[in-house]
Amino acid sequence: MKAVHFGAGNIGRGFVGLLLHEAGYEVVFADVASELIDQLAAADSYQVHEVGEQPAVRTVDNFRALNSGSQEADVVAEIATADIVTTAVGPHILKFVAPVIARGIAARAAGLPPLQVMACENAINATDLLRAEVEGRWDTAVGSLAGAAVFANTAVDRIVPNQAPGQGLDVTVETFYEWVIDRTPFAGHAPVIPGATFVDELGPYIERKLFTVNTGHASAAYFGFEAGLEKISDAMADQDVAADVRAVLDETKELLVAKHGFNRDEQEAYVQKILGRFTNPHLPDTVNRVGRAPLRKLSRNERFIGPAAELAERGIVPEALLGAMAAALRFNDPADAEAVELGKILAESSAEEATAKITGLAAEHPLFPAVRSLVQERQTES
Ligand SMILES: NC(=O)C1=CN([C@@H]2O[C@H](COP(=O)(O)OP(=O)(O)OC[C@H]3O[C@@H](n4cnc5c(N)ncnc54)[C@H](O)[C@@H]3O)[C@@H](O)[C@H]2O)C=CC1
Ligand SMILES: O=P(O)(O)OC[C@H]1O[C@](O)(CO)[C@@H](O)[C@@H]1O
Repeated sequence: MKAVHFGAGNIGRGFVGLLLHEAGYEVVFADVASELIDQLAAADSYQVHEVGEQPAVRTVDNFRALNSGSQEADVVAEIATADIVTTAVGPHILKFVAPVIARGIAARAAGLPPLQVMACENAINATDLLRAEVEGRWDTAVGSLAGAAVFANTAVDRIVPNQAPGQGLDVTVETFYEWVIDRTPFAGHAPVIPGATFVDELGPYIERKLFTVNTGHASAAYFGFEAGLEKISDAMADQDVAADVRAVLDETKELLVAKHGFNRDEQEAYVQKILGRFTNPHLPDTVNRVGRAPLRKLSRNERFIGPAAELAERGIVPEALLGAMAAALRFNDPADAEAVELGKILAESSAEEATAKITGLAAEHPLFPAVRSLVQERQTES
């Protein structure tokens, strides 16, 4: 069995690649980072260090590595004979990997089972985004895409910080992980991946994960950054930051319980578990990494505006989420391209225009005036 995995970064090596390896797949990593690919191609194995309660070390071997920029034809040939293609490149990069995936699918011999494609990104229905990009490049003369590939949405959850320099290919990760995959597109032929959970209705799981883990984590990052703290575990040790994060998760809990019918006690236990993960002192994670890409995180269907908009539509003012968004607007990390772009938008646009650009909210939306006030407040500070 063979899997081609795009993105040999933190999640690629420390989570998806590991689980595919443990499921018995030979993994072919495809990435555009030449140095990383050269290192992987020259290595026989690397280790995943799980830190926290019950630490463990897992070894990944039986992999190969290709540069998807300079060795595109080789990647196409690998996809043509693979069972699975996965990605962990970032949602905004999916459009760049789609053409090579489309070519790989088109090159598959007739009679092969459909390629199983799963995007493992922090975004709602990322695989649908990838499929749309592949469809846009599909040559219908080759045949039906639906007959050649199956696309399944997934939710991936494991905190994998940036790795310390000098650690080589080894990855330090938290012990917890959850990979939830929509079973329905596989029509009874879902892959066997022992570490993954297959469900019939993925939507509520994705939202629960994004609006709890990612909303909470990003809130800790932005409140922590505002408080001048560097590590996420230090941010969570600060009583004010911890209380602000908790208040945010109380609001998303209300939404998730009301919208999806999650049991209130089970959701509370989920929140507690996640808050515990954020405080893991063994994980060298920073507010800068977790707060990265603030424009993506403040976009319409993402972890802040997504739940806040739905609460506002239900007549609830999401005070705590608005507080987190105010902190996000102050995330002015000069090393983060999106934070720099955010600063430019705030400096060069009216409050009305900046609110629309940053959040994608329509001016008539009930949340719009509250966010515009935050934007205005931020603009008067600068
Ligand atoms: N790190 C984490 O804790 C988690 C991350 N995620 C999601 O996983 C995805 C990847 O995140 P990380 O692994 O943290 O990022 P990362 O930056 O460590 O890895 C991304 C990799 O994609 C590669 N890449 C960029 N453009 C490419 C292209 N055109 N073709 C092939 N490879 C390309 C990069 O060179 C890099 O090695 C993101 O969607 C993120 O939201 C999800 C859950 C947890
Ligand atoms: O690219 P993003 O959305 O910041 O993804 C990384 C986030 O995902 C998480 O792993 C949560 O699943 C956090 O570690 C981190 O904040």
